[in-house]
Amino acid sequence: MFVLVNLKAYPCDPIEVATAAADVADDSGVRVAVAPQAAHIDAVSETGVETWAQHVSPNPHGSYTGSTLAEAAADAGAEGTLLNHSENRLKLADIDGSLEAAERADLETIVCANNPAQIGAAAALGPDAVAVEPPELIGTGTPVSKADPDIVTGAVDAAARVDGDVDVLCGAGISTGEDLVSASDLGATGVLLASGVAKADDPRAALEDLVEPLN
Ligand SMILES: O=C(CO)COP(=O)(O)O
Repeated sequence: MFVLVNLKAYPCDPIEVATAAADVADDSGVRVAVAPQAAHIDAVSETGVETWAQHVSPNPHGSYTGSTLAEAAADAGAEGTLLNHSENRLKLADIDGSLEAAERADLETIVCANNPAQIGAAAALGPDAVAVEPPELIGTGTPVSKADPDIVTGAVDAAARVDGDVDVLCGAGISTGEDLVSASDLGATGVLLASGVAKADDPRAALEDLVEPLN
């Protein structure tokens, strides 16, 4: 299972989370990555943890003030990027453009979507993976795998119908090892989570608990 921790714009210490995630990945053998704010990619990747961008722009080098260039994210140490998170929705043409930009910069890609129909559309654009995250469950602590398991199995089916090579992650309310096992049982190959780690009093303990059933 792939565990991707999205730090969003939470007021956590990205280096504390990244260091804990790197140690937990080393100790458990589970693939754990962290997606910090763009300005923290460099410092987070210095910890040795697999580092992802939260978004990259479709733009190439040029006069594009305020853009997050895929090449700049990669130069800073990012190995992949999320796209179209429900808190940063993109137009279809921009998802496509950002996927091209990510490919140019050799970044792995996950396109987020709300439901199985959108997952099918996202998979058709050719990302490495898609992630289904029902917005109404994000940040609630109620895991999608328990509250709406059909949305996960529906997403797995929708992606497989379009492209059997596209991995499917799920997210929203995931915080425990039990949630991770349920997600895997539903056919997801990874989870995307945020508040369960970024808002935890002890992010290291939260990460250890998460991967515990996989050891
Ligand atoms: O949006 C998410 C990850 O990208 C999920 O957020 P929570 O884990 O806080 O529900």
